[in-house]
Amino acid sequence: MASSGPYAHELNVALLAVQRATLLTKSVFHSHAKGTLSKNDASPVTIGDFGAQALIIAALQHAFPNDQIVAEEEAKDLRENEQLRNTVWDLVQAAKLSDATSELTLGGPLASPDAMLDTIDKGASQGGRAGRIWALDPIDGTKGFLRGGQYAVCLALMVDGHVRVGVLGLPNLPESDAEPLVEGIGAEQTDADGKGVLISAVEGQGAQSRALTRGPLASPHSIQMKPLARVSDATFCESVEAAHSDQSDSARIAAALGISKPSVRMDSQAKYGSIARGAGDLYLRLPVRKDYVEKIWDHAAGDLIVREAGGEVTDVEGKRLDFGLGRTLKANKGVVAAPRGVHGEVLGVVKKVLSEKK
Ligand SMILES: Nc1ncnc2c1ncn2[C@@H]1O[C@H](COP(=O)(O)OS(=O)(=O)O)[C@@H](OP(=O)(O)O)[C@H]1O
Ligand SMILES: [Mg+2]
Ligand SMILES: [Mg+2]
Ligand SMILES: [Mg+2]
Repeated sequence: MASSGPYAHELNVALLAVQRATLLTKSVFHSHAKGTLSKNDASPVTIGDFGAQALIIAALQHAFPNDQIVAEEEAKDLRENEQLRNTVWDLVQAAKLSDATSELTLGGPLASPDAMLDTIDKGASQGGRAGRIWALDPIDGTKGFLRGGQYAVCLALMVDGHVRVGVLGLPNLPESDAEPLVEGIGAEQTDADGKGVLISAVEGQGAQSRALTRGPLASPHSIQMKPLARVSDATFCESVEAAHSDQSDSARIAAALGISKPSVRMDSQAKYGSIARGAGDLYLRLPVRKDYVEKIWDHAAGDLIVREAGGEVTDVEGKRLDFGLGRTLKANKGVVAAPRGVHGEVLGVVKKVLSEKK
């Protein structure tokens, strides 16, 4: 159900578009052939990433034809590989929501394989601080997706450099907020149809979660971060991939905060979604390489969702993430996300531990 108020239409379109694309990714997740390619930076991309990007951009272009889009993938590999292109085209054609009203909102099916390629390449905006720009990560945590772990379909609307709407499709998270945080997929194992959640936020309106469905959107409930009396009681999450976040620094920071529970390693923006609904408390992303610059699509939706659920999100120096500088977060290093009441204390320890390394 669409609510009223600022950005109600944007939220409704974003939720439906992410839901439809998440269903496409689920069909790939449960098949053996994921059509994996290696990109220039040696990171993987799959037919699921291409298909989800095509579907979401098509919906955005139908509903908001004047908006810009910053998306992770490009169609080059599909233009050069007919078989791969046909596989993605089959997936895109098969991904439909069950009700006609939702499909109408998203503009219905794509016209042709060529239109699909052009649509994927509409995500090449350079971003910036002016106007309405969507940030799209069609599959975040592609390595998790391939490993059978967590992944997320991530979409956010920025207006004049600030994130106003954020949606995460999280097909492998349990529907219940109360489910304990676990590495990989929990006991409530995903299936080809049900399970999974859509977590969303609109600036100034709080954060919500709802079950992922095939039809009209399920009704939402609001989510909040867990009240945390003492930081030493916290559960923190971090990347599975040690190349993405320094796991020995995070262990030192946890020890300095008096945290004895081991970290929960989880792929993708499922980390932001989990702490926003009180399954886990802190998310630390600690730079491994000095030259790596974070991408806006890896953080835009999660940043807003955590802040709207009662958290604070900064980089490791205490600066807010700046989404208005282009396709990357070039002014920021790493991420520290925590409940508002303890963020200052956590940040102080992060700064101290990282400065002792120098
Ligand atoms: N070196 C380095 N440092 C930091 N981050 C990097 C690095 N390399 C890649 N990436 C980005 O990490 C995204 C995956 O997110 P996570 O690290 O949270 O999950 S995971 O542990 O990798 O599964 C991943 O997003 P996807 O490509 O969408 O999967 C990358 O954009
Ligand atoms: Mg990638
Ligand atoms: Mg990503
Ligand atoms: Mg991705």
